[in-house]
Amino acid sequence: MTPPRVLTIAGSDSGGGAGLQADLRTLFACGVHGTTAVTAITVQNSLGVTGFVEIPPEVVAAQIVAVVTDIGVGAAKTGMLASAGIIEAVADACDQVHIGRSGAIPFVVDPVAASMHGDQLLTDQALEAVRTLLFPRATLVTPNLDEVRLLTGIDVLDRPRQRDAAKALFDLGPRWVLVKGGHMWSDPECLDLLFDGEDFLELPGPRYDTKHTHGSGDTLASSISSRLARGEDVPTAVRFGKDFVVRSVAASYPLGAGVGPVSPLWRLEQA
Ligand SMILES: Nc1ncnc2c1ncn2[C@@H]1O[C@H](COP(=O)(O)OP(=O)(O)O)[C@@H](O)[C@H]1O
Ligand SMILES: Cc1ncc(COP(=O)(O)O)c(N)n1
Repeated sequence: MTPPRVLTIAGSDSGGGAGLQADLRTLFACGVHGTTAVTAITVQNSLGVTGFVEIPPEVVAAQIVAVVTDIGVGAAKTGMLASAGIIEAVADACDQVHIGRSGAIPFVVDPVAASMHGDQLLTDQALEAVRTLLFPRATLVTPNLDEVRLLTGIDVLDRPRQRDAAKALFDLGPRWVLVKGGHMWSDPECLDLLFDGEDFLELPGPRYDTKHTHGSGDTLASSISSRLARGEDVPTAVRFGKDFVVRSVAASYPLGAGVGPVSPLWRLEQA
């Protein structure tokens, strides 16, 4: 039987820890078929990103239309989008194939702006395109606290500010906001906060004492997307994703001389 399909619109991480490699590993472990629209090829290892080339915007758009019109899609997610030109092309292609709020297909926007080493993965000019073109189309946005600061100017250091940030992000137009708490270093629970414009859902978890968390954001957004593709509602899918990423962090491993990846494959090892 054909499994549900999830499209990831993301960059390649040559080190295999984050980006579309992390997405595909997660989607595989979650039992869905992953398709890709590659946006950029990064030169990356466990020590950081030393460069990238962008895929031409029209080729990114063509990949989206080609896979969705033939293979179909139950949910789509974004990762690294690199430039305003690529974001514009993604927005147009998503409208064309009914991905996002105006269509029927759930759309998870992970507004990746930098790698965990601080290397820029999105131009400054592209932030405005994320705000105006992507957020209003998103079913769910999943920024980390650095991305929250870039997008809203709010510096989240505690839980009350995390709520303020969720409200400011909601005002940019997504249906749901998930403010991730991995970078709230004072919080021993890594609290992720889900907001629908009215109610907050707090998702606490353990904070593991490891530096090997490369790809955690991609793993979270992909595991959530795998459940949205099965028709689950957003809170149910987000609860699944939080549990999934926590277990993936617990299974992370050292790689190279720097930061190692989380491992979504814990799920297969348990099967
Ligand atoms: N050390 C950790 N232990 C457990 N969960 C973590 C840890 N670091 C991050 N997480 C979880 O991984 C997910 C991604 O976290 P975060 O670091 O905030 O985003 P990003 O990976 O995009 O920078 C969130 O659900 C967060 O709570
Ligand atoms: C191609 C690509 N996409 C996304 C990330 C972010 O992942 P992380 O925050 O773990 O560095 C990355 N480093 N590379």
